[in-house]
Amino acid sequence: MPMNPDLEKERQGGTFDVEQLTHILDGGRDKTLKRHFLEQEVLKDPVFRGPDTRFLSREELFGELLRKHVAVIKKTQELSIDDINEASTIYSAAMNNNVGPLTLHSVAFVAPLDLMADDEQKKKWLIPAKKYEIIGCYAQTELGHGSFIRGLETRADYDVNTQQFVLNTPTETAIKWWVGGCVAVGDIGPKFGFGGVDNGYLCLNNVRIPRDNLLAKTGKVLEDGTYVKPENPKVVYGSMLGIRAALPKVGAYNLSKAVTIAIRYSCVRHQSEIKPGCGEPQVLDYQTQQHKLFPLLATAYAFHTVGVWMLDFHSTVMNEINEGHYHRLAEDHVLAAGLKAVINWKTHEGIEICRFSCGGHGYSLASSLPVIYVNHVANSTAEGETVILLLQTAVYLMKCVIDLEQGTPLDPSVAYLDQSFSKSEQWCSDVDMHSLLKAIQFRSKKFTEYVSSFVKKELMATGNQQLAFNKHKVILVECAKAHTEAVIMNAFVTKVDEILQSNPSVGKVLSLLCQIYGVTEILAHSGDYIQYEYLRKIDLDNIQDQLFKLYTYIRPEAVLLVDAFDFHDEVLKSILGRYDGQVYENMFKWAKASPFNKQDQGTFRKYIQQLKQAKL
Ligand SMILES: CCCCCCCCCCCCCCC/C=C/C(=O)SCCNC(=O)CCNC(=O)[C@H](O)C(C)(C)COP(=O)(O)OP(=O)(O)OC[C@H]1O[C@@H](n2cnc3c(N)ncnc32)[C@H](O)[C@@H]1OP(=O)(O)O
Ligand SMILES: Cc1cc2nc3c(=O)[nH]c(=O)nc-3n(C[C@H](O)[C@H](O)[C@H](O)COP(=O)(O)OP(=O)(O)OC[C@H]3O[C@@H](n4cnc5c(N)ncnc54)[C@H](O)[C@@H]3O)c2cc1C
Repeated sequence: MPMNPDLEKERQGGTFDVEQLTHILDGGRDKTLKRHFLEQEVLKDPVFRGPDTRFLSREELFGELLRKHVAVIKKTQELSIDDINEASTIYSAAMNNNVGPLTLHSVAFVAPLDLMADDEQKKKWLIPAKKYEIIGCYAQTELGHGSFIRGLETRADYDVNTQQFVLNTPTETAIKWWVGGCVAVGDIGPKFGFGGVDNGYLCLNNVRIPRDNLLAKTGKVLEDGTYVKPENPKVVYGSMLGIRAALPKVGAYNLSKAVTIAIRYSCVRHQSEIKPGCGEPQVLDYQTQQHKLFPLLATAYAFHTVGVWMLDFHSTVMNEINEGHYHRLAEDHVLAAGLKAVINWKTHEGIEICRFSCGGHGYSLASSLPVIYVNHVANSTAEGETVILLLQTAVYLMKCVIDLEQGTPLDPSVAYLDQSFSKSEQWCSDVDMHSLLKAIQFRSKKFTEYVSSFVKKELMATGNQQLAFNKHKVILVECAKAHTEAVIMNAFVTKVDEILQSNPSVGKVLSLLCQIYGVTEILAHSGDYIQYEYLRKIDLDNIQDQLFKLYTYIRPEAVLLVDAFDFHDEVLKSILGRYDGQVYENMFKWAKASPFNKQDQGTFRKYIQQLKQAKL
């Protein structure tokens, strides 16, 4: 199909090599080539062809995705893939923006076995689980409790005579609920999204399991019922750490899809007039459209950068824990908590903005933006609700303030809290990314000190930490967000500095995005910078001018920057986001193919007849 002339023109501009940026995003040219190979292994294999999942009912969707997910597993085994990124490539190429039915087995059942099973148990369960010879799920949440784990009601009573645990969900609120990939007991019914996953309920009534079913690498129960505590009790929470550490990159992936669709479509879509008589401009030439999409484009790159960094950090910490070193578990937990919370929340807001920026066609499943949205938005609740996780980060920051007062060294990711920040020089309208980073770190430091002073005062008054925290939860959450933004901006600046050395032209365009991310973050909290007397009104006016100027620099690069995400059309599955920009013809073809247009609308005639017969 010929290339849409608008997109063809967009691709003649630009100042950097798109392919080199794709290689950087993938982690090197070889990884890009391997990703292309794996995608083709799926896209050319007829077993992965099937009905357009956007036209399917919940039951049909589940069946089709289960069929495909089994094919994904076979393909992954056939190609002897064990790298999680490569496995995810095969999975994403097949799932058409859905979450597959066996995802929880991979991300929530295998991980705890890896982390908490002893060698014997690994042989018995982990090896067959990795081969899908046993399929598992993660049944923690109950009808009455999800966030408050210490409030869970399920019982496991030890029967010393039979060396068994007797499992019971003694009350209705104890029924296990939301259990992804939970088979045989029951599905909790239709949901907002996640149609490909059978989130189930599980009632336990005197279910007996052998003593050695308790994963024993961390804690164990001896034959006489004595409980041997794990060296570090918090490691039992570790099974929730893996998914949280991965979800920032999942957020980046989903936001990258949404901005690819919105930016390509905004170049194809012509609407209204700027200069009368000069034809309808591309909607991406409107400053308001740029103001919607360019900060999100910058955010997608920022989130990808910090998502890769978080996964590396987490894997290092897990290796340390496997060797018995727990000193970085707390930092890993609060980084994963903060990044998972902030990134997934801003991602679902961003996907919605992308959908709105495509007008009516964004509301059609032909765009796939609604599919990406309803499947992504769960990530702000699942695996730790947003506020719950931000509070974890906030409590850690309050401890950092005490550590600072006591001269205890801080973890590297919060070292900036010990730095002194002088009020910024007068800013003009081309503030560099390092100055923007300093400002964002300054705000986080000041906010942490400010919140800590309130919590301390409350603690003095009540002597109760939970009460003190509960009275200031709103500003504690804001404090955790401010810190997390400092972590994101630091990762982005660090990566862009590195790329400026290795590939100056790519680095330059990414530094523009980094400035857009930083300026947008500062303008979103401009009042704090005035209140803390770090910036003046003139500074804020200047960076507002800078932002609009940055948009003009990014405009000619925008399509190339989303091309660099390198989504194959069959993976993106969006008519608005097609690489060739042939939207209208394919929208019409897709609509005509809808089963709704094929069904004999007998019902229509039947009921309208009634109206006529009723002689209204
Ligand atoms: C081939 C594969 C392809 C895959 C493709 C990828 C596609 C992916 C698509 C998306 C998939 C997403 C799937 C989602 C599935 C969802 C699953 C679930 O939802 S499972 C259930 C999740 N539930 C939760 O997260 C519950 C949240 N609540 C808690 O974690 C706890 O209740 C709490 C931490 C909020 C409170 O704990 P509590 O003990 O009550 O009190 P404290 O806050 O004092 O914590 C005690 C202590 O522990 C430390 N801590 C807490 N959590 C952790 C942790 N996780 N790791 C390490 N340490 C932890 C905390 O800091 C405290 O420390 P202290 O020093 O004492 O202060
Ligand atoms: C798509 C999806 C898949 C899931 N898959 C699984 C799975 O496979 N296995 C599993 O075990 N679970 C699963 N879950 C459940 C998930 O882990 C819980 O929904 C999540 O932990 C939130 O708990 P909750 O639903 O009890 O919400 P609640 O904790 O009841 O939250 C309700 C509100 O109360 C607020 N709140 C609660 N506690 C506090 C507090 N201390 N301070 C301030 N505010 C508070 C929250 O911020 C929120 O606004 C899944 C959920 C979803 C949506």
